Amino acid sequence: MLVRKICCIGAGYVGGPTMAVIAKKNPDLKITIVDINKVRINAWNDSDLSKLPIYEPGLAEIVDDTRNKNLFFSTDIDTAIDESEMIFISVNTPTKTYGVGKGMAADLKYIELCARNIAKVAKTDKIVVEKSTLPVRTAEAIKSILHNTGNGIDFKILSNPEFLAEGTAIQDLLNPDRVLIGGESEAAIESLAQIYGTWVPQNKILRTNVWSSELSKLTANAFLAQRVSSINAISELCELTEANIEEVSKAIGMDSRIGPKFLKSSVGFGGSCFQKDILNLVYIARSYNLNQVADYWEQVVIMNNHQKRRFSDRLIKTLYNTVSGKKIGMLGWAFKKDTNDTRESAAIYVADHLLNEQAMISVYDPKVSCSKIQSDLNYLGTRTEAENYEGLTSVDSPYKALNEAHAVAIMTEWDEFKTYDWEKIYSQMKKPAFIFDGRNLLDKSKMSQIGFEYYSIGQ
Ligand SMILES: NC(=O)c1ccc[n+]([C@@H]2O[C@H](COP(=O)([O-])OP(=O)(O)OC[C@H]3O[C@@H](n4cnc5c(N)ncnc54)[C@H](O)[C@@H]3O)[C@@H](O)[C@H]2O)c1
Ligand SMILES: O=c1ccn([C@@H]2O[C@H](COP(=O)(O)OP(=O)(O)O[C@H]3O[C@H](CO)[C@@H](O)[C@H](O)[C@H]3O)[C@@H](O)[C@H]2O)c(=O)[nH]1
Repeated sequence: MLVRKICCIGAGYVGGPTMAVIAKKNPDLKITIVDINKVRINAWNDSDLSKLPIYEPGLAEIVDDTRNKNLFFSTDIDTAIDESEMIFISVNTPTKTYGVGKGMAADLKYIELCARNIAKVAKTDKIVVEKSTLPVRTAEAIKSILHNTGNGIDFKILSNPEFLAEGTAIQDLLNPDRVLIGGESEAAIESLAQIYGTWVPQNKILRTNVWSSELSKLTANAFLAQRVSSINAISELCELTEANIEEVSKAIGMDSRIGPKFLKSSVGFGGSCFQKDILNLVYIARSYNLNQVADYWEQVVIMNNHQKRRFSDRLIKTLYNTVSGKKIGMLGWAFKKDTNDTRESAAIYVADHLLNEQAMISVYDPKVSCSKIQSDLNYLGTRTEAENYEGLTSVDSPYKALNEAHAVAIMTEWDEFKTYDWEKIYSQMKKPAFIFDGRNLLDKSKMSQIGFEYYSIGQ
């Protein structure tokens, strides 16, 4: 099928960057990204590129190159569906917060709404591409909705999960390890492969059946998160044995069967995907009565929760068992560097725990707004908005966050944190001045020389 016009439903962290790169590499395609969220679409259309809703290195330049040429952002969903031959569904699939599967299963209501909308509007044959991360066999449900509620036209369904990581999304999209396309229709698969083929070598475009494609996405995230939980589990042992987690990581990573990536011990993984996708995998396994399989993968999340908790426990214990009324300066709120995304960030849970102990927290993050920080805390529902506001302030300078603080907690590995004047910070902090480096970012011996009591992970 010849594809000239593409629509992507969902202008989020995946839909935006992915379509921007496809548009850049396929100037003859017209791509419209649509969303129900007007504020988000307006931000994507803002002439001031610093106001784009998503911060990703290199994204603004590509949007600037393509926007209103062959890349468009709109809230007119029906028109975009109607005129496109290929429709990507890239909406959110969060963990369910109600009903059966609450706290575990993926909430597919947004996916179903999209499928029903496509069925209602479409008057010509379409290729529908699952870009969102979905439980294995979701394509079956989408197919059923499209064919039972549509206007008798033909829909081909493909699974094309996205593997980009935030903070490096553009590089990941430009040089993917692989592109995965699952489907039944060879013609539909080739139509999509051709679009990626304008910049991705064909041998990196993997064709599979739909179910393998859907399940590979959940599996990839489970394996990646498992590595982080595995190294974090060893970090706790290091702290008690004088082994050093950085040295252990290096030593095991040099084994080519293990490999060096994703062995960085931390305060715990965050982000919108790892926990959600593993819980979903656990839920699916349980639904097939595979209880041992479910328990095995659930342990990855249990270990991650333990890692976040023990970071704040250690901080409290070291500060003479109380942080009540003490100022804790937090550097970083995003779940990793080079993104403004805070979903499931370890910082949120550490802050919440410290607030329970009546700490006074001051946060600085280079890319996360004060209102976002407050709303992340409010979302937990642990205390009233007024109480959160009283206990936690966010400021526009690291020096303000750390002035008169009893301790620094480094939550995100932003490069700029390494460049600060740490002697000045030391002189302005209460003594003894503690650093709890949740990312092993700073130079331990330099910090100790300045006078800090420096605690890192797994050392
Ligand atoms: N964030 C990542 O790095 C990443 C990477 C790979 C895969 N994924 C997966 O991709 C999917 C999207 O993730 P995201 O981070 O881009 O989410 P997001 O929340 O940033 O964006 C989703 C967008 O979809 C819109 N939307 C929801 N329902 C809609 C509807 N019916 N019609 C039109 N728009 C609708 C929302 O308003 C939102 O703007 C998820 O399944 C996620 O698991 C995410
Ligand atoms: O060695 C490591 C690597 C990562 N992390 C943490 O793990 C989380 C996730 O990091 P990362 O995977 O780099 O970012 P995401 O954007 O969440 O990307 C993951 O989730 C996406 C959504 O499904 C997938 O597309 C990507 O392939 C997958 O890497 C972050 O909090 C990191 O700080 C560590 O603590 N140590």
